[in-house]
Amino acid sequence: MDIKEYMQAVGQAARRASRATARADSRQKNAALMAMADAIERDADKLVAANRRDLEQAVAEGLAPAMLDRLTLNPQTVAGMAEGLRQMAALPDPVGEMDDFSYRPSGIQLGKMRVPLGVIGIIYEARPNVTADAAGLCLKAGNAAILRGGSEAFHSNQAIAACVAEGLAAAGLPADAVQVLATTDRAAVGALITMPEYVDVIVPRGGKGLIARVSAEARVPVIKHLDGNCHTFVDAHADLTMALKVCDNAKTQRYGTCNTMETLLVHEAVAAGFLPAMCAVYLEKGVELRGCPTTRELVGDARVRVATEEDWDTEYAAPILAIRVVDGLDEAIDHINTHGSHHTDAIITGDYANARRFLREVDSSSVMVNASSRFADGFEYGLGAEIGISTDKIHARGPVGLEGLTSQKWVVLGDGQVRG
Ligand SMILES: NC(=O)C1=CN([C@@H]2O[C@H](COP(=O)(O)OP(=O)(O)OC[C@H]3O[C@@H](n4cnc5c(N)ncnc54)[C@H](OP(=O)(O)O)[C@@H]3O)[C@@H](O)[C@H]2O)C=CC1
Ligand SMILES: N[C@@H](CCC(=O)OP(=O)(O)O)C(=O)O
Repeated sequence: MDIKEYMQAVGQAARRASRATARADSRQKNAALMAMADAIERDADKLVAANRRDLEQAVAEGLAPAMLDRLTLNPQTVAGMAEGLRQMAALPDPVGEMDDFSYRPSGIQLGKMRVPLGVIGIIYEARPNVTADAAGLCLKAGNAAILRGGSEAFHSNQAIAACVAEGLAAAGLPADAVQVLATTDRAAVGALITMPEYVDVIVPRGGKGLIARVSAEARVPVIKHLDGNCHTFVDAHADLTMALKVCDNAKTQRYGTCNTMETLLVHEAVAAGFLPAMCAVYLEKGVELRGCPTTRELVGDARVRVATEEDWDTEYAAPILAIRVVDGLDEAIDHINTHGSHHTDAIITGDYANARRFLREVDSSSVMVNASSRFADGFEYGLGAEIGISTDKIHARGPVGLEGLTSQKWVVLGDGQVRG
């Protein structure tokens, strides 16, 4: 396959289809979403079989358990994809919403209308449910989508793509409204991010390698969905029973997700009373611990390894946790803003002033008080689903749902007014 030619064709087709998706009314888009869900449910066995091919190869290639976890489809996760699409159909359609209308002294009436972005290119990890979520959200927001999932999920994604295409056809929408790339060649990513004539925005969901390439080469506006090096800071004024529960959840509820805690920071005033019990929980669950000298001394367990400078900058996406004792809120905030990835960070505290300072001064897309970083998620935030978690500051920040996939244009209503 000539990748350049192929991508030109994909881009042109997406641009054409985006006119139909922008025009489609809620009923037509919802009908497509419901038909996609029906096809996914009907083809559950096929999807699981395609996924098994991916899993067999991934196991042979030694993919880490947390990565296998997010690659895996089973009857429950397939049902979850279908349910997600049905929930999207039930969401209010943002396209065409008009608000902020007011009259100007000239007599014109001025307001804003919500409109699709156009063609959205999404590059994402080997997590097949993202294919259904991204297809559904882009369509509901009136966009055409070009999807490039992780190569380990290739067969799963092609099987899901067939269900998506069936749903589009059932509602009379063009098949090219959602195109899942039929190649794992990374040259296709290079082409996708350099076609401003066909693609309006790129969403790269992934780690540092992807982002280095996108930052160096993209000629299309980008909404970065980057790595999650997330922290929890247990303050001197924390309820330590609460801290134990929240920190356990933030690390161990799911190891491979971007909102999982990677570094635990503990105020020196409570470190002796908190860390031995907390570390016992982690060690019991098989989490490898890497601590600063104070942590190691307080815990007194040889299984706590020495943390290096590199650990503070690492997103493990695995059962590994770095732990550092800090001398107060300032040092905790400095650590997070220096080593974090501006994704999601939390403080556990009963001190109102410290909570407010943390919220204002930590430069991340979600900042939390007394809650697990695992909540940073479009569904948990009430957006219905998510394209991912934007670590960018412009256009959309944090979990991105339908609104983040649209923009607003000005609307002027007159009765023949002219400018004097
Ligand atoms: N903020 C968010 O919403 C999310 C962030 N993430 C982050 O993603 C990372 C984990 O996923 P992981 O699978 O390791 O991510 P990767 O960055 O390795 O892969 C993600 C996607 O990017 C592609 N890719 C990676 N490097 C390049 C390149 N140089 N050129 C072209 N394409 C490239 C991959 O393709 P290929 O298959 O060919 O490798 C894959 O499709 C973590 O850092 C996690 O936090 C994950 C999900 C959501
Ligand atoms: N927001 C989602 C996680 C998104 C995400 O992290 O994706 P991934 O890194 O592929 O597991 C959740 O909370 O489950």
